[in-house]
Amino acid sequence: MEHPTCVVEEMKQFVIHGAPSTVYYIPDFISEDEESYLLQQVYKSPKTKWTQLSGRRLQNWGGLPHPKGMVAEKIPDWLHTYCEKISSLGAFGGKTANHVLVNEYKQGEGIMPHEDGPLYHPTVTTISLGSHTFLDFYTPVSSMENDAPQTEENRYLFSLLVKPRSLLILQDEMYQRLLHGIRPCDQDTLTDKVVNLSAAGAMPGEIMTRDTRVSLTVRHVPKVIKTKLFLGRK
Ligand SMILES: O=C(O)CCC(=O)C(=O)O
Ligand SMILES: [Fe+2]
Repeated sequence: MEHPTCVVEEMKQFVIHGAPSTVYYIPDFISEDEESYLLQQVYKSPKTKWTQLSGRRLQNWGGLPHPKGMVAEKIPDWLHTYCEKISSLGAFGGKTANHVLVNEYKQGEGIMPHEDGPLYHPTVTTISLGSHTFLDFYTPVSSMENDAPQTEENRYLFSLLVKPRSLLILQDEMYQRLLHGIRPCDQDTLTDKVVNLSAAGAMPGEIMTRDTRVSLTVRHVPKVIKTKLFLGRK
């Protein structure tokens, strides 16, 4: 394995400087062939792997994160390859990702602003398939002045354009402090609120129409247990 600091050095070129620390955006992290293959695998999974939520559906791989520890389940090879590839960039402080969430958003679907929380190592990495989206960032409610109405609009800070085949890595303040979400809309207009325009090879003013997007959210759950028996105990 490469020395971690070498990897960190190489990663510097992918840092987005217009955002709080730390955002890495790697365009074309995977090829079109890999993208098709991954989509094929996602849609080949048993119907029972899907959980339908309002505004998206998802597949959970690796186990269900739990405060007492995750009962680890084997991650299929087609996902494990990418867990290793991303982990080898040093994304999880030397640990290997052991959890993947597959989210599917049809055009016009999204996810409410949220934090990913303390059950994961504080780094979230995302491979996008099939379509771009805008990932929007918000200040947490508690950090706002009391006299300002705490609407979503007021708390909105900026967006990242995530293109298909890209890898996005969020850590530090981007993970620990800010909330992220995807607005349920059909189209996005590229403005100066999109802080990675040039890294994503996009032009301000451009309008982009969304299609179905599948994202692979690859994370590391530090607390893993061998058996479910302990989950019931106080
Ligand atoms: O689809 C995405 O890129 C975001 C997914 C997400 O935020 C999550 O699953 O926690
Ligand atoms: Fe999230």
